[in-house]
Amino acid sequence: MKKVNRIAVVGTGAVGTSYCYAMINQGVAEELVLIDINEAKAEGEAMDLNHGLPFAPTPTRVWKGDYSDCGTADLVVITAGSPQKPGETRLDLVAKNAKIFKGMIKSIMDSGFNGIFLVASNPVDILTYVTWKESGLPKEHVIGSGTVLDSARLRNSLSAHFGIDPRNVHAAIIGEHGDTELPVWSHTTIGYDTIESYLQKGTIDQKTLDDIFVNTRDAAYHIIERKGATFYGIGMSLTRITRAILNNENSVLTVSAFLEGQYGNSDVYIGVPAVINRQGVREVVEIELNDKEQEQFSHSVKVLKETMAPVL
Ligand SMILES: NC(=O)C1=CN([C@@H]2O[C@H](COP(=O)(O)OP(=O)(O)OC[C@H]3O[C@@H](n4cnc5c(N)ncnc54)[C@H](O)[C@@H]3O)[C@@H](O)[C@H]2O)C=CC1
Ligand SMILES: CC(=O)C(=O)O
Repeated sequence: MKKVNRIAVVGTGAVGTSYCYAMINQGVAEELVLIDINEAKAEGEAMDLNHGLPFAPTPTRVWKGDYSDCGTADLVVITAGSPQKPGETRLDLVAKNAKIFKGMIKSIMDSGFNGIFLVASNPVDILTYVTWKESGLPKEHVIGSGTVLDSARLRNSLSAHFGIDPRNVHAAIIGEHGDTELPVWSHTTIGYDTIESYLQKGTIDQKTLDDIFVNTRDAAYHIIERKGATFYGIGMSLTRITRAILNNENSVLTVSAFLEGQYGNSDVYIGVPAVINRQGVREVVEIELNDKEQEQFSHSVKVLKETMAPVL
């Protein structure tokens, strides 16, 4: 009999439950185990999600579990930890969330887990590194959501400007999922035409592009000011990464992946294009950056390393 896909979701707050909701509605997994330090919350969320199953495209078994359920999981998705308060940066969360992670990863590994980790909690690049270090799993089996959400935000804004379906907008944000991230304009295409060509034709100007990037970079702050948290966008981004893994898609997504010399940097998890399949990160895709992009990328690495050093 075919083995069922089991996904354990650790952290059933706004992000974890938005992910579960998207997963059920897209019919991606056969089993979703919900785990949270607040057991009543995990149980209540499992009950509520179960009541939607008659309307889902495929069956999913959903229940409140504990760390022992991770032992046979294919994927453990971590969304536990503190979110930003208005005015806080993602990096401000590093000390408290790294501490939570160290205990949590140990409990997951004690279950015998030997699958793939997908991390979303912030600061995501640093917590992905902590997950890799603490778990002892191969680097390919530890993935952060990285700048998948930021790239989606950028594609959405460009789509609105050009009146082109976002699925035909190829644009990437790389670097830290945070204030030092950068757009890769040199590799952006909209309906097969390059940004450079649109700039020459006057369909867009540099100031508008700069504004689109700043709005993308700061989108989380704008949403947190208005509704206190972001969760639907990341829920769907995590679902997209999960599909790439479970369906062995070899999709290129800007996840947080471990660098070993790519982009001139090593020993860091950071948002870069990578091929994602059933093995996790098959390879980091090294696109040619222009001098400004390379400089901004290396600055982003430096900020991550400086922030990470005290918590490792
Ligand atoms: N990577 C990305 O693009 C995004 C990341 N996030 C991050 O996701 C994280 C979660 O955000 P929300 O869901 O809004 O927060 P939330 O406060 O709604 O949920 C967090 C959950 O984690 C649980 N938790 C805390 N400590 C735990 C532990 N030791 N073991 C198990 N569960 C524990 C809490 O009980 C709570 O249910 C935050 O760090 C936030 O910054 C949020 C949006 C986007
Ligand atoms: C909170 C966060 O990381 C985001 O929405 O991008």
